[in-house]
Amino acid sequence: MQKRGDIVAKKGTVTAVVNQKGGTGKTTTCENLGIGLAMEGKKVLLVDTDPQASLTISLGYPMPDRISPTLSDLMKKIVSDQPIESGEGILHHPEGVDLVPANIELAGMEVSLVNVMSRESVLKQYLDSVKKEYDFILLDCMPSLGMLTINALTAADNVIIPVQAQYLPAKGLEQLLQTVNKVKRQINPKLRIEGILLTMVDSRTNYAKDISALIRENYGGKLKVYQTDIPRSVRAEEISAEGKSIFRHDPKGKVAEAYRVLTKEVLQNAEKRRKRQLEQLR
Ligand SMILES: Nc1ncnc2c1ncn2[C@@H]1O[C@H](COP(=O)(O)OP(=O)(O)OP(=O)(O)O)[C@@H](O)[C@H]1O
Repeated sequence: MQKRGDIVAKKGTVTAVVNQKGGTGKTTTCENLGIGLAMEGKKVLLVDTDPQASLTISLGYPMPDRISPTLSDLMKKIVSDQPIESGEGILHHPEGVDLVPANIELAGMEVSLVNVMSRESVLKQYLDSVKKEYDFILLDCMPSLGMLTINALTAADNVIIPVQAQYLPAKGLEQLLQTVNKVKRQINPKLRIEGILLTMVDSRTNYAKDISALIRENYGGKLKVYQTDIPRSVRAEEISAEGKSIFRHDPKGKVAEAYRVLTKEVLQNAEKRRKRQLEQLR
């Protein structure tokens, strides 16, 4: 149950950007929505929860294996009850976001969680200690429904699901929704699906609209599809090698514009939710 003080103080909203299918635009969305929110004056922490470290690399740290400490070190400290110093392991990106980086050691960490007490909530315990510093915390999830993704869902208030429009994975989506619902029932009752984001849309033809309609038909209005969808563009593909956001790489392009509009939509939804929660507490 959220407390009034938390809502008024806008204690950091944690969003897991998740889809167990690979290459659906999770990392690109985390990076550009995160930087979009920072450009709107919000304090943002991005957390790379994927041992592939795509988010870390994409933000301009091309050799994540040389970074220390990373998320796996912080999680190890939580597991062994060691103190974490303020700001420890948090990098400050020139575009105004903070980053907890990852590297391949996180894969070993995931395996070792099997023997840990409260293994689903190690990430949550870490984030609870830094949450008050941020308005938004975005978690870039790995393409699997393993223990790191369960940790992300346990720590999250809500979930954004990027879906590559032309490969609507009806079955995959079903499995993901089941996992989200299971975590919600068993561990994290406040978890909500914020919305499905259509990514790499080839053109604003009827196709994207058909997919949105199909999702609504199949999931009976329970799942919101963001009004904004992200167009496909080679300029978006280039950013991971550039180490900067689409706003710096191609500020006037269609993908930058789409992430700008998505940022506004996310902020409006957050504000509506905040008002609703405050009304409920009256
Ligand atoms: N709007 C876009 N237009 C064109 N290419 C894109 C777009 N968004 C992402 N890509 C490219 O698609 C690929 C997958 O994107 P991304 O890494 O964001 O997906 P992901 O879901 O995080 O992948 P993984 O599951 O491997 O973590 C990358 O090569 C990325 O550069």
